[in-house]
Amino acid sequence: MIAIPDRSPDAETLRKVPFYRHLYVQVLVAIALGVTLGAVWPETGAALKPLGDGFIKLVKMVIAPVIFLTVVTGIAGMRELTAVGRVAGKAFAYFLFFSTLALIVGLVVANVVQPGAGMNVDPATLDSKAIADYAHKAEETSLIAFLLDIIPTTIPSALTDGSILQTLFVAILFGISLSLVGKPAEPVFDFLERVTLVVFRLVGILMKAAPIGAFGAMAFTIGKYGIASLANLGALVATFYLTSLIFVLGILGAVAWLHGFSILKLIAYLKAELLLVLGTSSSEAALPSLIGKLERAGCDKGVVGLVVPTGYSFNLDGTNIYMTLAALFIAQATGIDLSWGEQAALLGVAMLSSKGAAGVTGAGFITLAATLSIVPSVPVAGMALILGVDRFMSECRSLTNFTGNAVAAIVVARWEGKLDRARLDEVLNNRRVSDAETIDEDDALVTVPAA
Ligand SMILES: O=C(O)C[C@H](O)C(=O)O
Repeated sequence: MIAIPDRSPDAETLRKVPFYRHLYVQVLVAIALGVTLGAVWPETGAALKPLGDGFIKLVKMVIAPVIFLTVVTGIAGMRELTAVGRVAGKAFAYFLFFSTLALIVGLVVANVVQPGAGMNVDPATLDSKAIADYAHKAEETSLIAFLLDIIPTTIPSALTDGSILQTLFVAILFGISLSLVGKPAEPVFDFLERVTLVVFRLVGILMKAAPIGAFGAMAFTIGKYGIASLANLGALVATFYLTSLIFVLGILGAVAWLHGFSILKLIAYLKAELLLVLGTSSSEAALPSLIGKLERAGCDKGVVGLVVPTGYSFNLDGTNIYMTLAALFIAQATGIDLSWGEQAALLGVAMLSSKGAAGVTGAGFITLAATLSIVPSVPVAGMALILGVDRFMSECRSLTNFTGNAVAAIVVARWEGKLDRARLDEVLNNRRVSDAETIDEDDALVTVPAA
């Protein structure tokens, strides 16, 4: 196994770095500029969409290699192969529990707060054409099609088509094969570890463009949808943000505390990524960076490689809270009184359909369309009501999804005995700081996993 140099700066070095060279400061300033520009010159703001899209494309370009290399080298580095099945089993148990809990939280909050009550909207007056496209896309995502889609046409196509689950599938098989071949395959393993160095260095370079992406995406959001659009559906948006905040700080916070780390410190450690997710409204925008940072925080490479990419399909806490909350909001706004049985049916369908969601902007909306097309009690046309604020809802979905997956990876690593506690403490308590992507060209390596 090659030794990967640990080049993270210590706290002393970092203190000498001017504040404006930290990535999170740059992204924060970019978001503020984007909001201002979108509010003052909406047309110019809306026209800046390509900046955000371009950055997302840059990140998507490296997602498949990052997942492939992390999973292959992670699995091949695990001493026993049964560990792969064990990690997967633990991850799925975690995903099932917390994503179901998120759906229940959305359902309970909607019943208590009743954000859509008293709106008296007649579903027949809604523009059902506006969501026909979403409903159509949703129809294409049946369970069987979703499962079959995990198998790629060819091994290389898994890496070139940009599908996270296909890449993961091929990487797991390749990692297991590499491990079974053993000694004769060691040069392949060493080679892949060296390629990992290069790819993470590339990620570091790409992240320098994050402020531009966040600026363009934010200017577009505010320019196109306007802050005013929030006012009409303020109760729904505010309920969703508050519920997600309570979920993250309360539920995930308790999980973190039980496992010996602080959710607030984790959030502080991942602040640059979270701001980027907020700006681009896509949790995938920070996926490669999350993988690198979790490894640097002492989580085993194999565990991170297995948990994070699968979590991006199966553990979307924000999307799940949104699904039940938004479905009940539509029912309340259109005057439909759902019985407990109908709510239970909604929950059951959402449990399945939410598993096909993704970390790209708008994915949660399509997943909701899929759910409502199956559940007869809530009209799909009612989604036209919330289409205008979806971008703002998407931001909250992605932030919650991202945090949920970061917590899941640390917890599963701990369950598996593959968490370096001392390192996690060091990193979260700022004694070793790896949030220094912008210090200089060389320090782009900070996202490289520790040896
Ligand atoms: O990015 C995500 O995790 C979710 C996405 O933004 C969405 O709109 O559902």
